[in-house]
Amino acid sequence: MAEENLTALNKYIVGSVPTVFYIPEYVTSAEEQLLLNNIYRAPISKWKSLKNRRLQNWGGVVHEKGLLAQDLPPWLTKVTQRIYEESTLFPSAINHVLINEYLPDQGIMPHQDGPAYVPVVAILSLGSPVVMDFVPHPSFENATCTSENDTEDKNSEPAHIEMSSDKCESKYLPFSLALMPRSLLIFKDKAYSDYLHGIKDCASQRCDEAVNVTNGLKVDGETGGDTVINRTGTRVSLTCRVVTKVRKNLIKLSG
Ligand SMILES: O=C(O)CCC(=O)C(=O)O
Ligand SMILES: [Fe+2]
Repeated sequence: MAEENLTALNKYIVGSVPTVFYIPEYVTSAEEQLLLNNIYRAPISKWKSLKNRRLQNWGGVVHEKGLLAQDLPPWLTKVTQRIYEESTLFPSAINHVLINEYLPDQGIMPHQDGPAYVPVVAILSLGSPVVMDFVPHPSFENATCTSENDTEDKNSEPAHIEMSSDKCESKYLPFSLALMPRSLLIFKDKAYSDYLHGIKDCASQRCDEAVNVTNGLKVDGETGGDTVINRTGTRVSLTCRVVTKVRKNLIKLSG
């Protein structure tokens, strides 16, 4: 069964860096709407505002010493359980979900996901499409090429290791992916450990060189031969991960 799943998943591999899976239309429009309804039904206090986006944290607080776990709500486990079972890439059920909301001119600076997580991430995209860029981790020696520098200020996301992407390693080439609504992106291996991923904070993003352009992708329009995604609406993403180190939420009662 697991073997069958892996074979099924292999057809969604995109690009040449191990290993990136892009599954178009992973959820239906109705499921997308249901998820968005639940996300926007959460109390305003559930949102944490960062400089360049808002986010909701589900599953508990990630600390260096582990996750102070809280159960995911059923509307989230419905999709995380499906991702867990169908991908067979996670060692245990997904127990942490970060929901990011981006306005058309918002993004996330190049970063690597923090060490608390198992090095596999599944990102479900809802709403407006966006381009995600992968650039080689700057810590590689023999850096010989230069990539576009994302000049966005650092934000205070504790579960991320963030760094500038001025230098990149020549044998690892940058690549990008067009993330269409309802698609599921999964990345692991080198794409997780040797690359930073980010989204530029501009409303118009080129995607003519995205590695998944032939993978069921439809984009808004073309300008002078360049395929461009015009971000006209809000994008909401669900970053689904596993934290293996889980701390018991001990409540000390006095008396
Ligand atoms: O919104 C996305 O697609 C990416 C989010 C992300 O990289 C993260 O939460 O670590
Ligand atoms: Fe990330």
